[in-house]
Amino acid sequence: MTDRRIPLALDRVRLTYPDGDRRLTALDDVGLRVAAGELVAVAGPSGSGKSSLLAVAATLLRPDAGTVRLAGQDVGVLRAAARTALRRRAVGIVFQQPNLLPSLTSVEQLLVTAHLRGGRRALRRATERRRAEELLESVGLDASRRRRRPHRLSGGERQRVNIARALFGTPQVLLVDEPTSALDHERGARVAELLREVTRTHGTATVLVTHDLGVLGRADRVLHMTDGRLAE
Ligand SMILES: Nc1ncnc2c1ncn2[C@@H]1O[C@H](COP(=O)(O)OP(=O)(O)OP(=O)(O)O)[C@@H](O)[C@H]1O
Repeated sequence: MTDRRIPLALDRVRLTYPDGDRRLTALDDVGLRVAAGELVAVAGPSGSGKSSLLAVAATLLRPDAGTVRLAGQDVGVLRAAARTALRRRAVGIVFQQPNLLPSLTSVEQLLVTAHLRGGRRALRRATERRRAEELLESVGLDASRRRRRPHRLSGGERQRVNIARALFGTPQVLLVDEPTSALDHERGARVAELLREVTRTHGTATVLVTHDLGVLGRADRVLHMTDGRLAE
């Protein structure tokens, strides 16, 4: 039975990569359930499998074994096109580096996503523009900064645009990779607080990979990844 309040559920997930004539196990029997409105942080040493976990949860990588349920759907039974559609509809991804397009203002960074998701019409719709403005305001970007291109924003502001962009498609699942690594302590703490806030207000099931103790302290649960195994 599908539990709609658990937008992300991984069960007995195993992922390997080719490694010469052997296979390297990146995820070893991983189980994870994240509820709507819950912020789960994943810590662990370099190479322990954290990015692999996010890639599998984002349906970017297919596990060798186990199941991934996203927004109530078993990802494993979907064809590639349906998987991509589900990812676009249900998942927001925040990478370490914001990867904003240099020629676009903050508002336009969000509208480009609408364009990709909803076709050309979405770009013209005044409602989309209004929603972009509101989201940027909600992540703490004032009106003048919403008109700026990324080179005129600080690192913390760029990360805020990145987060607003990930939220633009109203995802049920938010996957975040080291969001504060390029920021100083204070800016990092504010971005962590923001992620906690958006998880609550947007009701996303959020998984956040981080080494940052300040971020770990703001999570509802902290899990540790060691050699591909996930534990409390
Ligand atoms: N495309 C790949 N091909 C082969 N091996 C890979 C590939 N990607 C990752 N690995 C290996 O899988 C293991 C897990 O890697 P992963 O990137 O998930 O770890 P991580 O915890 O995110 O590391 P970091 O904190 O350094 O980003 C590592 O041993 C890594 O070398």
